[in-house]
Amino acid sequence: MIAIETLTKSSAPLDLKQLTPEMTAFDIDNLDLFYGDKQALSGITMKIPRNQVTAFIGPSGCGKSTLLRCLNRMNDLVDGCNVSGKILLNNDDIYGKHVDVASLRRNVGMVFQRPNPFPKSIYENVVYGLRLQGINNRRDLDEAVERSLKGAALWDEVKDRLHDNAFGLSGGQQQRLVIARAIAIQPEVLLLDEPTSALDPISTLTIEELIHTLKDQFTVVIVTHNMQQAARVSDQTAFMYMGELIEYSDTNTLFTTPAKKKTEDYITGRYG
Ligand SMILES: Nc1ncnc2c1ncn2[C@@H]1O[C@H](COP(=O)(O)OP(=O)(O)OP(=O)(O)O)[C@@H](O)[C@H]1O
Repeated sequence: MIAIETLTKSSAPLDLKQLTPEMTAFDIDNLDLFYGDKQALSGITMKIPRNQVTAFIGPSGCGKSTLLRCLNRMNDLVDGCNVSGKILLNNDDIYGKHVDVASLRRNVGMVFQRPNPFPKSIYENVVYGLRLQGINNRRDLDEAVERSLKGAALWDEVKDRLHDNAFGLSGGQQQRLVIARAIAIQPEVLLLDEPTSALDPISTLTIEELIHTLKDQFTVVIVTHNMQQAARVSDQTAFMYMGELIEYSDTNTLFTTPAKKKTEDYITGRYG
């Protein structure tokens, strides 16, 4: 049996079946996804609340990353990938014909497993997305750099070396820089795909603490292999198995009194 330590959550658990549209970031309805003729997601229906941390857990290959990548249409880049069903963000179908995918991805930022800073200075990494939007005013950029690096809990460590190359940072610092780069353009949602799996335990803890603070401003969705991490950082947890959503509830309930046998077997380490 794995001992799961859950952090005291700052707010009472939400009733995920009764979320109002105002409380809902993503409303996913009967989502199926195929890679060629292989079905990777089946009938996923769930609501992801705004300004909360939602974790996707489950054994390798169960579809966690695939579901995450649907939320900003990263799967569009995969040949032969076919999606049906609906995903609404703020009540608007993100797979609708009118949607500008580039602006969707600006609004729904993504951080990957391995830190991927650009071969540029710390400063230029943070302002990269702003420059792409044509913002070049020095004062605006300076403000965005300070705000974003503070938001990513990195400012104090780098404020005296903003013009040094980002590759001189440690792995954990690089990952926080990538988070700063993502939040600089003020998205609404941050998708984190196993953001600490390449990091040491101390850097992992720093990022977990950071995730807690991020939800004040952003809706956070995280994929993690690590059940303890899901228990520590998330408000609600979705357990997936073979492309299906088996159970979805507030994190404390899922880890302490799961409703389904499959969930219980997984969280008690019987498979995975
Ligand atoms: N680009 C792709 N082309 C074809 N099949 C894919 C592709 N990406 C994922 N799959 C398949 O879809 C299924 C779900 O994969 P996915 O990466 O979403 O699972 P996961 O739960 O995130 O796994 P892991 O924890 O190992 O990262 C797997 O069977 C995988 O092999």
